[in-house]
Amino acid sequence: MGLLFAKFWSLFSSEEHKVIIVGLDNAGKTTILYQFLMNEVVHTSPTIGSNVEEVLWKNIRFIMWDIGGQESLRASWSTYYSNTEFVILVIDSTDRERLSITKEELYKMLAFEDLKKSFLLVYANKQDLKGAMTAAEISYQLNLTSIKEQGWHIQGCCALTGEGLYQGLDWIGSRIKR
Ligand SMILES: Nc1nc2c(ncn2[C@@H]2O[C@H](COP(=O)(O)OP(=O)(O)OP(=O)(O)O)[C@@H](O)[C@H]2O)c(=O)[nH]1
Ligand SMILES: [Mg+2]
Repeated sequence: MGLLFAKFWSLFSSEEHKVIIVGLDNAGKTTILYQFLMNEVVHTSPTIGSNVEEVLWKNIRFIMWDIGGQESLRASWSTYYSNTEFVILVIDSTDRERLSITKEELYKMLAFEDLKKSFLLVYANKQDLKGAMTAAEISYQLNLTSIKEQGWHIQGCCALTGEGLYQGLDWIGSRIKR
């Protein structure tokens, strides 16, 4: 009965949690968003602007913004920051060459006042591919332990199979005060 009520309540509850999904182009952001929405791999093309979807997970209502990661679009990421509770940073774990660019973008982003109280979830995506860096390696390269203001977590995943994605969402769920 309690569970049923919670489910019922969540349908009408207005509490929404804003999530932004950022990362370089080709990281897998749009693939992840639609895995969350439909449990399916959709055919994607590079995102121009953003996609926004409402995702319900364990009675938590998320508004997820998937933002295009191409270089020319990165300057506009900051227009999405206000009221963001969770930042999901998606990384193509095979893209060693551009990890330093991701790192630059990450620290630029974390310096924004609007994100000082946000939580950061890093997805080390494309773990299915040969030569993928591990989550530990990416964590080290990004120097995540130096992040003191925001709570953070890193999770290896594969957006094509969904492996690891829900562990990441579980971490996000655990940060929500209820
Ligand atoms: N092998 C593999 N391919 C993936 C994975 N996740 C995404 N891809 C592929 O990577 C490509 C880019 O995925 P998108 O989701 O469009 O990337 P994006 O981060 O939204 O890119 P932009 O919109 O340009 O910022 C697509 O061909 C996906 O099928 C994964 O875990 N493993
Ligand atoms: Mg996209």
